[in-house]
Amino acid sequence: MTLLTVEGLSIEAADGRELVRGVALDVEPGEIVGIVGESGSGKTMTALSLLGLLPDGVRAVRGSAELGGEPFLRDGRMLGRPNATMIFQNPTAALNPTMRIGAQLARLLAFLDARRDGGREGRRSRSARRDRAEALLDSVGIRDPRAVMGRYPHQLSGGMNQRVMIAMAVTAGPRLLIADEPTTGLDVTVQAQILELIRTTVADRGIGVLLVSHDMGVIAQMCRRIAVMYAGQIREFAGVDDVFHDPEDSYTKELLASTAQWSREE
Ligand SMILES: Nc1ncnc2c1ncn2[C@@H]1O[C@H](COP(=O)(O)OP(=O)(O)OP(=O)(O)O)[C@@H](O)[C@H]1O
Repeated sequence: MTLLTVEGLSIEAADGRELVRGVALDVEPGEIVGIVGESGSGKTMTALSLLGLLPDGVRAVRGSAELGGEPFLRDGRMLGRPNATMIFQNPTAALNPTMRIGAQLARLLAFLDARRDGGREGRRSRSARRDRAEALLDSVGIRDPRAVMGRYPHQLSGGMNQRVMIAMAVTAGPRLLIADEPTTGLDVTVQAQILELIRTTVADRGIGVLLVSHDMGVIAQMCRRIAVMYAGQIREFAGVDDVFHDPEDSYTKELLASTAQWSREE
């Protein structure tokens, strides 16, 4: 069964400017679907709207969406919070700078415990949570979890912080992960490691992913299908091979030509 279905999504700014128009896409369980397009084409607004996280003044005005067969957006209005989560570019900024990594993980685990236990706190001990936090960091390839738990985000590399973010994102058991430029700004080797971590994490758990990127190389490597956005609209939504080798849309052709030019210049 299809995991995520989005239909006719339109988003407007406070001044009535249409930022996204008629977006439709779908994601299968365990599938990574890419959204590409130049800066300002509406990739991030599309992603944020699915989590009900649009900035002030920006709102979805039309469209429906469901996750795992459960509708969570109808006529542009959120009906509830989908079981989905997001990771961003610049993970160091996404973490709390004033708390050690271990404390941030413990707080999240305590919150998830309390939610599962219907608000009753203190059922599980702190040391058990610390063990779970360590196991979580271990599961995202952090070799010395105990040392990392004692550090603040600014004491860790961007790649390490993104591993922490991925651990935090998946621990609640989301069905959908939205990854918005998750490796932009990381050096090439670390980028490859983080992409591999996303790939294995979602495959192991059967999570669907929407991967937002302006980097065609990343998209080609990670996705089976991609949506090409331009000026708020999806111009083409097809298999990666079709889009790369036999694009139908004039904008996609331009995007590919400019990408080929950049790679030749590098
Ligand atoms: N808070 C806001 N209020 C009004 N318009 C906004 C706001 N944030 C972004 N926009 C506009 O929404 C449009 C889509 O932006 P969006 O961030 O989704 O593009 P993007 O494709 O993700 O670009 P980038 O790759 O640069 O992140 C742009 O025209 C942008 O100027």
